[in-house]
Amino acid sequence: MSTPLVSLTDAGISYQQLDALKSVTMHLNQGEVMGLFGHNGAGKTTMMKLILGVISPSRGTVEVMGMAPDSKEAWHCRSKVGYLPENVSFYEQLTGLEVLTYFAKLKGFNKKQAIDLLEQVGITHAMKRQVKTYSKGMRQRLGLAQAFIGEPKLLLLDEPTVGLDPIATRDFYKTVDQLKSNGSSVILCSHVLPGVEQHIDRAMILSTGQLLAMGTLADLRQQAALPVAIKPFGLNGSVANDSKLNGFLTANCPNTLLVPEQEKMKVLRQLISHEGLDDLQVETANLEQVYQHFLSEHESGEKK
Ligand SMILES: Nc1ncnc2c1ncn2[C@@H]1O[C@H](COP(=O)(O)OP(=O)(O)OP(=O)(O)O)[C@@H](O)[C@H]1O
Repeated sequence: MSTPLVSLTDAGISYQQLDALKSVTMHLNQGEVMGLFGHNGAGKTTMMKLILGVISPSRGTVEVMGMAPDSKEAWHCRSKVGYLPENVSFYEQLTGLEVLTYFAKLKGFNKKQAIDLLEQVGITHAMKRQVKTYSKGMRQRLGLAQAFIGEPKLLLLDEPTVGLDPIATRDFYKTVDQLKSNGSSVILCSHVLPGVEQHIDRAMILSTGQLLAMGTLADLRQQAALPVAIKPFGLNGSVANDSKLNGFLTANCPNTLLVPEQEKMKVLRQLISHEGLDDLQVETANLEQVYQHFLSEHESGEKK
């Protein structure tokens, strides 16, 4: 197996009494997209800053492209890393093109690439206007263009879709998919969970600096043991009279069976054997439900 692009081994950081990040171990492979999720103050930005080498771990180790990112030797790797901070801010007096050309040149790229990226994020029409005249979404697009300079090997994106309209959000995810297929690795942190799951390979869930869960959505669903919701149509109450099925009905959702994953096929076969079945809707837990599960499990554990 190839060496991971990013490795955190028992990495943590404390500020006085506060453990902003406890003891996190994670490896990010080349071409992998990791979603990083957690409530406000969970430690997401802190983890990104550790990977960037902007701050150093109080304990454990962080390696990026085989080096400690806060070391002197890591300087030449920095041009291979793209970062979108949570709150983008630019030189307000410069035009969008001037800002992006400046950042492109810092990374060793030229104005042509800046122009292409502005087109890619859909702000060519405004590139000769001062940034101070940009809307929030336009600033965010400029921030993304800045992060995409040089097709980085590693992209760290803190709340990338904040302020983007639906078309820009769709285009953003297209770019992420494309960068991934070209071998880039991405860590994407977001509070907006719907729409993210089809673009990430794995998810990490953090709470108060602690890693609660990490894995593919299928792994997390399995760990969480969340039921599959099966909604049959056309049976007119016969499920309630079927002793093999009625145990899966709940008072909260009278027309939906909540079935453990391992019993799903058995229940589906039983439903299909019923005459009159018109249709079936089968829903597995989505990222939002998985996220809620781990957080409430953690919160109830803390209260005990
Ligand atoms: N320089 C610092 N000094 C003291 N505490 C800090 C510092 N930086 C971060 N923290 C604390 O560390 C914790 C994690 O902060 P962090 O910014 O990583 O959270 P986050 O998950 O990115 O939150 P949000 O979703 O609100 O952006 C918070 O409690 C924050 O107050």
